[in-house]
Amino acid sequence: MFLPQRWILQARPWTRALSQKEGGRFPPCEGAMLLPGSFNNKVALITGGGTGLGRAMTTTLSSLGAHCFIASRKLDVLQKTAEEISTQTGNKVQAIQCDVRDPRAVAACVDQLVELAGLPDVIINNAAGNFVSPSERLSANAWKTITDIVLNGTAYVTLEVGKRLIQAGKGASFLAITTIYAESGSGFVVPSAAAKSGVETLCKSLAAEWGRYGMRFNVIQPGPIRTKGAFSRLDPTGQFETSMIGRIPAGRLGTPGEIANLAAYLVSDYASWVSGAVIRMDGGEYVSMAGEFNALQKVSPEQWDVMEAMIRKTKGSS
Ligand SMILES: CCC/C=C/C=C/C(=O)SCCNC(=O)CCNC(=O)[C@H](O)C(C)(C)COP(=O)(O)OP(=O)(O)OC[C@H]1O[C@@H](n2cnc3c(N)ncnc32)[C@H](O)[C@@H]1OP(=O)(O)O
Ligand SMILES: NC(=O)C1=CN([C@@H]2O[C@H](COP(=O)(O)OP(=O)(O)OC[C@H]3O[C@@H](n4cnc5c(N)ncnc54)[C@H](OP(=O)(O)O)[C@@H]3O)[C@@H](O)[C@H]2O)C=CC1
Repeated sequence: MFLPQRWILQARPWTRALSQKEGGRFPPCEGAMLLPGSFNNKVALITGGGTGLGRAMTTTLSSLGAHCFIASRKLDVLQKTAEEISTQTGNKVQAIQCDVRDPRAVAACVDQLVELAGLPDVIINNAAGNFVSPSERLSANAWKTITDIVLNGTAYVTLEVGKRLIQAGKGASFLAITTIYAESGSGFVVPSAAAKSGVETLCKSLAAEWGRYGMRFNVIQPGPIRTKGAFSRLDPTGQFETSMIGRIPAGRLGTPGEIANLAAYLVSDYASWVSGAVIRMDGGEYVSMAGEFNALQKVSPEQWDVMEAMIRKTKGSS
């Protein structure tokens, strides 16, 4: 006897994912976690720091005393963010226009940063480009655009800053933001998945090679977090969000402030023994998608009674 298919497939009230408004099962706690002044006298460069997660990480580092530089293509957006964060935290935040796909622009950006504040102590490779698309619809330029921003951009920034740090005999902490599908791969975001995997390999490799120069490299893999930049390109109709929340055991999306606290820890001196680490922060989404039997959480207690009786009745295997 087989269980009716609808038993397994229908979502039940007891498995309903709590909305973000309801706080999920684990409400977010977003205030800066480290001690005040943890980044006093530290200089931080955050690519893509004008919006979304980059903005949140900049706000946290700045509130902890860092002198932050945010770099991306849109100078007006960067300047507005820099001013707002600086007003909020009382610390300097400066904007530098830079398209990370262009190694000369990256060199000019680092020149400007060094001129204004010296070599950075913290470098966060956060800038990214992405959109969902069936791979058969991608042009060569679409592939190049995403991989240039994500993988080459990260490499240009890392090499430009890293070489200068080596020459100056100064250490630093690097952090890259990838995502959970850098590990699993994912259809419909293939250029991003391939490039993010490359970023992780770059970081792990340099953690091994450049540790001797006092440089640390770590990676955060966030799960879904509602930002305009990401969700407008990954969930344009808004229909995907509910199913995303449904498979996150914590019952909600992540928040930028949560990523910012982990980022601040990883680039801080408290994490000086952490290097080459890739840390997933996704409310449990990755493991919930991976386990073949996880869908059984939709089975009700009454249905379990029936299933258990059936299983117990089975004797032997032939
Ligand atoms: C949910 C959990 C996991 C989540 C992971 C999230 C990962 C993220 O990375 S979210 C970050 C999202 N943020 C951004 O993407 C911000 C920056 N993005 C952009 O600026 C643009 O979206 C773009 C990446 C396209 C870059 O803009 P740019 O002006 O430089 O490029 P375009 O000239 O517009 O396009 C370049 C080629 O790509 C083709 N293309 C653009 N959009 C699409 C699309 N939706 N589908 C297919 N192809 C697309 C475009 O046609 C160009 O190719 P070609 O026509 O051959 O010249
Ligand atoms: N939100 C989410 O659910 C998740 C996000 N992530 C990762 O988090 C990071 C931040 O994403 P999020 O904040 O959501 O999205 P945003 O779109 O807000 O952030 C992307 C940033 O990258 C900058 N950028 C894009 N292209 C370039 C370029 N060529 N040169 C320099 N800067 C560029 C953009 O600024 P500008 O347009 O001014 O250039 C923007 O500030 C990304 O690495 C993303 O992959 C990972 C997992 C989940």
